[in-house]
Amino acid sequence: MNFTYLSQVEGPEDVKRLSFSQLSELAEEIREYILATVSRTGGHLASNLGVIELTLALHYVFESPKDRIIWDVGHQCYPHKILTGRRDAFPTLRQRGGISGFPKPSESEHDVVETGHASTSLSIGLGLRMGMELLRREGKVVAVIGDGALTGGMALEALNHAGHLKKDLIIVLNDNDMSISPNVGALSYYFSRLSSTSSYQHFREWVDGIIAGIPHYGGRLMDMVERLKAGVKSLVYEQNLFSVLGFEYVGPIDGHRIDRLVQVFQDVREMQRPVVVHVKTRKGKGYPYAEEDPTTYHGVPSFCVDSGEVASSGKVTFTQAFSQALLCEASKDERITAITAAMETGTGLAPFRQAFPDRFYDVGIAEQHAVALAAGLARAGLRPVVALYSTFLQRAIDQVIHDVAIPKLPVVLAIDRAGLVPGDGETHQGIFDVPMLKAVPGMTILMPATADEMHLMLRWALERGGPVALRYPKDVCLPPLSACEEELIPGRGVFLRETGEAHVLLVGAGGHLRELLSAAELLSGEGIPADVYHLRFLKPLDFVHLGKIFSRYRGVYLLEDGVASGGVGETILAAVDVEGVRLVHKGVPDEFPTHATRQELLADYGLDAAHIAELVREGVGGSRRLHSHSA
Ligand SMILES: Cc1ncc(C[n+]2csc(CCOP(=O)(O)OP(=O)(O)O)c2C)c(N)n1
Ligand SMILES: CC(=O)[C@@H](O)[C@H](O)COP(=O)(O)O
Ligand SMILES: [Mg+2]
Repeated sequence: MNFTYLSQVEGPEDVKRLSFSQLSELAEEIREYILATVSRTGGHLASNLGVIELTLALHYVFESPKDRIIWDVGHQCYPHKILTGRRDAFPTLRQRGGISGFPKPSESEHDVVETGHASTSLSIGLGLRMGMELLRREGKVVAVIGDGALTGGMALEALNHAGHLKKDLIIVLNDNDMSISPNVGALSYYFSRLSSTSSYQHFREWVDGIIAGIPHYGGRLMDMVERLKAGVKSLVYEQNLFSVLGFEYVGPIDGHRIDRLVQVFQDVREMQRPVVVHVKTRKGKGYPYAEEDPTTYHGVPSFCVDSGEVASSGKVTFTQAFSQALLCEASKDERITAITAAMETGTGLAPFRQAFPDRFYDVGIAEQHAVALAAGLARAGLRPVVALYSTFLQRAIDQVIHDVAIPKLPVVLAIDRAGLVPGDGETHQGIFDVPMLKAVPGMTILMPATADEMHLMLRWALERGGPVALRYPKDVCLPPLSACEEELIPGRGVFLRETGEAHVLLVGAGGHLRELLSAAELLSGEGIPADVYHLRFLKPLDFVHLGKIFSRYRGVYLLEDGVASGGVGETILAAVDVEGVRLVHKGVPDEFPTHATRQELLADYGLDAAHIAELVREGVGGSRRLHSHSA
């Protein structure tokens, strides 16, 4: 691709040399570059297309890295990466060994913090500001936060604190009326009202002009006039949520007008107090398919730029299986309600919303509230299902313990993206929920392997009456397996492969069993018959039953695509000791898995079929009880 201006931009200082019309052309070149790249690699398209002019204006006015620009969530950092030395590396976006789709200080001094979860920028920005002041460091702090991320409790806690402290913090509210789906809630409604008074800024400038035009008088008369001016200002301006909280408010500004943005940022740069700059942008800007349907193009796999057609394997994913099963159960039991924290499409709840709009709640980016809300609904006699990604459930562990588990409420946690997660990297791995949930008294944890088993387990969970977690990866379901249709017996699993002659048993659960089955196939072809056992339950576990099963083998391999430390293998190792049987445990070691495909990550940690088979081959002669993560 030939880019006139983009080819000249090696770093943010080059942006400052361009005229406004050149910057507009540069914006279009960046748009084309992002579109071409993301259509191939997959990634967060729509948000990035929407912030190109905003990013250019920020780098034009501020001096990164001395000025610290923090991107909330960080999924909209592509233009920033392209402008800060990663233009040529951009085609490696989200690929193993390539650049991350999120800010990463290890990649560039222009990336202030590692992010991926929403609503953290204001707290971190405020802390940074306070630290810089105490250490007398120069520079401004700018936090760019979307209207979706601003619905998160943490962001509101930080606004409360920052407004009170009156620190020199610049908040850029990037308001596009969208979270992943249309933004929801009273705040979202409030932002639309603020935006619809688009004359606010002009009116304000007009009033400023009139007030500035009042001549200065000396002595007491001056005091009176100044007080009058202040009174007029407060009447005109301060009827605004942000100003009530202690912020100067500027906006709404057209987020695609670079000249206007630059002018405003130059003004607020001189302020020494907390300020909110409200910028209106269009998600998906410049790519008609994404403008029309920003939800589909929020986080998108590879797609055809011309037709907009998105790649799909055509196979049933765990998310789809959950979605269909929930729909079916909900049609029979009107107590079933569904809650999402701004992940309606990702968690497969869109069909539920369409079918049962009165029983569906999108609470915004508010996982803690989602779980506590479910506790309230359950207390009222309903059967709430909270569908969350494993990584975002981390936010709500206290609510799971305090509000759901202690009172033993019938809340179902549908935990999607559990296990190793492709593409997004460290911040989005679903590898910590097992240790966290396993430790909670009364919690049941299930892992389906097939679509039918998903349905069976969901029905069982809804009937059970206590807290149940159903966890599954971002993957396609295993094909139908008759063992997975057997009745569920708490603590017990099923054999997916039982040869009657094997000395080796591979033990795992859920979607990861595909690797175990393939490994068994490989080994059998080499004359090492291996059986495969699907735990189904990660909690409770019937240790006596497991002991009896294990005693029939010489080597038992406990395999999981979550953290080994605190994983289910560790629990089994601690409770089951069978004379003469070699027990090996392998999971994700003590590190944060980076961005790569799920298959690459499984291979990295020795959890794919080839490595599992290799582990078994090496097995003879090792120590009897092995923790792979400590080995
Ligand atoms: C704690 C948490 N929950 C959910 C998400 C998933 N998520 C990523 S981006 C996003 C929407 C953010 O909306 P907004 O801040 O307005 O940014 P936009 O995509 O509109 O640019 C959501 C819900 C997340 N990253 N973190
Ligand atoms: C930025 C973010 O947190 C989400 O957009 C996340 O990347 C979605 O992941 P999926 O693409 O797996 O739904
Ligand atoms: Mg938004």
